[in-house]
Amino acid sequence: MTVAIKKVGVIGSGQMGNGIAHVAALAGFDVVLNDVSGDRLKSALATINGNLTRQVAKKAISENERKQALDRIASAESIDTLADCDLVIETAVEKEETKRKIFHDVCAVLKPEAIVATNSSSISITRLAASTDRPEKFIGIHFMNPVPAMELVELIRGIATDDTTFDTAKAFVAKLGKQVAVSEDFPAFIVNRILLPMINEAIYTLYEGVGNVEAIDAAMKLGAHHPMGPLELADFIGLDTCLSIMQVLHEGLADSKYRPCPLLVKYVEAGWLGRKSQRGFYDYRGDKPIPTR
Ligand SMILES: CC(=O)CC(=O)SCCNC(=O)CCNC(=O)[C@H](O)C(C)(C)COP(=O)(O)OP(=O)(O)OC[C@H]1O[C@@H](n2cnc3c(N)ncnc32)[C@H](O)[C@@H]1OP(=O)(O)O
Ligand SMILES: NC(=O)C1=CN([C@@H]2O[C@H](COP(=O)(O)OP(=O)(O)OC[C@H]3O[C@@H](n4cnc5c(N)ncnc54)[C@H](OP(=O)(O)O)[C@@H]3O)[C@@H](O)[C@H]2O)C=CC1
Repeated sequence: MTVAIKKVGVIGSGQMGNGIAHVAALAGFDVVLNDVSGDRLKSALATINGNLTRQVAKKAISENERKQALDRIASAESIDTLADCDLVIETAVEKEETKRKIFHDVCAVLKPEAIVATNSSSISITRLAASTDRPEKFIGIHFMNPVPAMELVELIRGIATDDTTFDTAKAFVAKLGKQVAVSEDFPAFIVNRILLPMINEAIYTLYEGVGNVEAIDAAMKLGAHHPMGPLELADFIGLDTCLSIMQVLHEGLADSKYRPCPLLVKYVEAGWLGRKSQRGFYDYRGDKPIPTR
């Protein structure tokens, strides 16, 4: 059994939030995009418009579809604006305390039957669900970056997630035109359990001087046909997010093979978070990215 979803709230308007709002609006859902920062909301709407315009140029959608999708997205700095949403997807920073606070605030205004989801990359769905007033209506809906281009969404049930919530989330993902992979609720789920140790190993390879940034990325692009090199991809994901995921793996599985590379820690401590801060394993402030090591 599924419940009808008409209005979707998206909390956090960073790179994932704007992508989720984009694909949900294009699929015909009314969307409320929420963020603590008004400037972030403005730049998210500009990014969505830019990505929709590129889709028009590529003839993937019509000009009318672009306009209708944009009209379906309302932006709001207050969480109260999400009160009449049928589904809320939290996609703020990968910090458990921030997410818990958001769930506390949003559940206080939502109708009791609304479904609450997280786009967390790694954190236990069962533990996040237990911090809400509705663990049975809580689920992990984990999109991949960039959301408009990636086909996959992972669905992760917490221990209490009921069948209606799971079936409704599955139907929602299908309406977005994406494929589902179901993952058990283990640290970092499937994609990041495999991908992030590979990225962390690439950073160790750099740290130990086996190769420089350019050599490591070229090796994996040309030698293993990856669309992006692992360091380029780390910058794209965000080095803060990469570190948080490695910490969840390290703590959650208690195995030293998941130890975050000290160089990753150093970059995050420097505020070099990758593309979003203009500097990471590459410096993006000039015309073209320049390796920083
Ligand atoms: C951390 C987590 O929790 C989970 C994760 O997401 S892990 C990260 C997973 N993502 C990846 O591994 C991405 C790896 N990279 C790629 O697949 C490719 O480099 C890429 C899809 C990003 C770009 O591909 P490309 O061939 O170089 O570029 P391009 O041809 O311009 O774009 C391909 C498509 O992506 C879209 N796209 C590219 N960048 C985009 C962006 N930043 N935002 C939205 N759409 C984007 C383009 O519009 C294009 O769409 P169409 O196919 O509909 O025309
Ligand atoms: N990056 C990736 O490749 C992927 C990330 N994810 C997950 O998605 C989530 C978001 O990641 P991403 O979009 O990359 O991160 P970003 O840093 O790009 O965006 C996070 C956004 O959330 C905002 N925010 C912070 N606190 C709150 C709050 N209390 N209420 C509302 N908004 C808030 C931030 O605002 P401000 O900057 O002002 O603090 C920022 O705009 C994380 O859980 C991440 O693990 C999932 C799949 C892929």
